[in-house]
Amino acid sequence: MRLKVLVDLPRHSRLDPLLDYLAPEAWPAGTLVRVPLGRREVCGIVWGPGDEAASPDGEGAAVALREIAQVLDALPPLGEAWRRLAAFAAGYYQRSLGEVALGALPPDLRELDATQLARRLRRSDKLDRDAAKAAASPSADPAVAAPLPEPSAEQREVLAQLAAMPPGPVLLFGATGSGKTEVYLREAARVLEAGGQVLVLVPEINLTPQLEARFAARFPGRRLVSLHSGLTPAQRLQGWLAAHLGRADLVLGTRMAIFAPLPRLGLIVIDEEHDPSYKQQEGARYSARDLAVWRGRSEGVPVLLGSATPSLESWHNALPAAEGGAGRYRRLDMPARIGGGALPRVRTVDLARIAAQFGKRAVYSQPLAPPLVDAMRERLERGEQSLVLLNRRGYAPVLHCTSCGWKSDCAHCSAWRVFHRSDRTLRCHHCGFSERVPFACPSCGDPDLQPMGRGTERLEEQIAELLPGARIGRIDADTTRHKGSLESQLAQVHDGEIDVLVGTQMVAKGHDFRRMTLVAAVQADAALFSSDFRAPERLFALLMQAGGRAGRDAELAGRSEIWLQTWHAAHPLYAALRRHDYPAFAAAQLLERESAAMPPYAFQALLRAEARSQQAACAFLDAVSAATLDWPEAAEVLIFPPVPAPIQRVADVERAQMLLEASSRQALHRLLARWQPVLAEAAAGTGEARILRWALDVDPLSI
Ligand SMILES: Nc1ncnc2c1ncn2[C@@H]1O[C@H](COP(=O)(O)OP(=O)(O)OP(=O)(O)O)[C@@H](O)[C@H]1O
Ligand SMILES: [Zn+2]
Repeated sequence: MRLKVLVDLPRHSRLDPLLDYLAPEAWPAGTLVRVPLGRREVCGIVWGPGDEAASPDGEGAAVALREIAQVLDALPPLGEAWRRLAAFAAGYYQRSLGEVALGALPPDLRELDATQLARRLRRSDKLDRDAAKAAASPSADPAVAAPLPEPSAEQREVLAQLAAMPPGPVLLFGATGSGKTEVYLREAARVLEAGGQVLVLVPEINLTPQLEARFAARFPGRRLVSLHSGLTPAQRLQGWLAAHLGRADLVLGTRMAIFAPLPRLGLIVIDEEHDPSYKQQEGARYSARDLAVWRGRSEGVPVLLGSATPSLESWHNALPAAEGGAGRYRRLDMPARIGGGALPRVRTVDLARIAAQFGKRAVYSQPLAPPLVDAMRERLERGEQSLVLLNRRGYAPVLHCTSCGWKSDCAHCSAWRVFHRSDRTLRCHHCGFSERVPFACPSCGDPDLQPMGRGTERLEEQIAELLPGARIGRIDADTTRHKGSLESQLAQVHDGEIDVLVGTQMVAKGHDFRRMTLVAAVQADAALFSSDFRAPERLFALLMQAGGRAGRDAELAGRSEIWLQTWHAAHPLYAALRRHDYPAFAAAQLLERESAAMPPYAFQALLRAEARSQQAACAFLDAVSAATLDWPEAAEVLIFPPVPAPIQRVADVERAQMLLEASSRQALHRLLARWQPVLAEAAAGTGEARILRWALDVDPLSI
């Protein structure tokens, strides 16, 4: 008989990834198999019965049907719900089903044959038995686990509401430190009790160990696995198998975990749902948050989205129709911090006033205004910590020549190379091109090369001058390159070995710094005037999150402060921030978005193209646009003219992009559904005009 088998074909193959194969019996859909494909043998998934009716002399009959080589039936088939999710994701994000479904399997699994799989499963059985034994051992007796905290009034109210609600997406809007995690734990307990599996997504791998520890401590008898890209392939396979076989009760992971097969799924939690890292930025550019909502609906399971600063999309979805929202999610609020701690006071340093008072040099040559330095010195004297945020690593973003004006541009990108003082290199953060800093200007020979602007390295150095005696630490992508270095640096902060921590946004998320009573953002203004319409939203979230690091100790909360240095002290974003008023900020932003017809009031897709020349990239986009314009499907879609990408050239490749916008998701998708052949055709130029790569990004986060 014939079976349809899903395989992962090369990207631009014109073949349907669902191929017919011969099989001696009707293996159920979702069964893993190995099939011959060309001269290789690859992993495939049985997707359903084959085309028995296909006439022997019809299309494709020229190729004799081949037989399924091996059936990996030691593994239970991937369930219907999982297959639906993969199919939806492929359709929605416009990728091939084979790529999405097979790409969602652990890479190691795709390589195994039936014998290896059987061996692997035996080993996995043993590991699972050991884990179960360890969980049941007296030292892990739930009776000796820490006593549960009594829920706060707000938590009680939220839990009661959740219990009374039909399953569906719920936005848990809770201030930083309001005890959202405790709500997740209680909801998880309820679901585990009823025999369900719980999926918890976090934005970053760095945050998984903390959360894992909390869940493990709360559910000592339960099997918990994590799924993220930091695992070895063997660990990833082991965790995936535990999820799929229904042995794992809790699955904790980053965005990739949204594709974990969970036969008893009972709850999905998305922590910090606003975080941009839920969106995959290559290949199938899916949003794990959006897929979670879809998966919850599809499987009739509640989805809990938590944040102190929800994405405007989620906020809009949770706003009742009567208030102009979409009314798709329920919303539950927890405005108060646990222990009644106050939220940190927000203080803006008006740089214009500082310049008038202390002179312009005080503003341009010093990273921190005098009142901020005083406030940090006070912390130092009291033995408290400060965090200074600057979203730019390196010593200075550009090095320049004082006599001829030469700047450290990258030979391969339309970008500056960043001056890194620690190893005296000029490094391009886009293509990686790196060279020793020249002794003299490459253009005129003058040895006086000067840094322009400031990155974290320089900030660290300048703070050391401003606060003599302070122990200063720095955490950014450069200091945490080696495995384990982030952990050890964070431990130093926790152990009080550091007085001032300088860092990029990677330190602003999730960490619980007990002695930190001051957070300062030294260059926040750029986001106010960015061409990226989401920049203010991200800035607000970053500052609230960072502020959430301060004063988590209720005792210290009273003197916790967020400091902002700005030239625009009266800006409404800062005004809302001073009041910790996310709803007001969101309302203002939504009003702007609505009048400009931008998301969440419009739906977008971005077509990116890469070619040897900008002209070729744009010609491709123009050709696609011209071929599409008179389609009925294009009537409700605005197709913008192609433009160079924000960073036009990276690693000698020119990049351009074209935006599509529609007022309804359906209208946009009707067009996209017909688009692929047009794209493939337009891309098939030759020579200079050949497109190197193109990619479609549905619901892009940055444009
Ligand atoms: N009901 C409670 N009683 C006592 N302590 C609690 C309670 N709920 C939470 N906590 C504690 O309060 C602190 C903050 O709670 P939690 O981490 O759950 O907040 P959160 O809203 O998830 O914070 P954030 O979003 O800032 O990470 C934690 O140390 C937690 O253990
Ligand atoms: Zn470069």
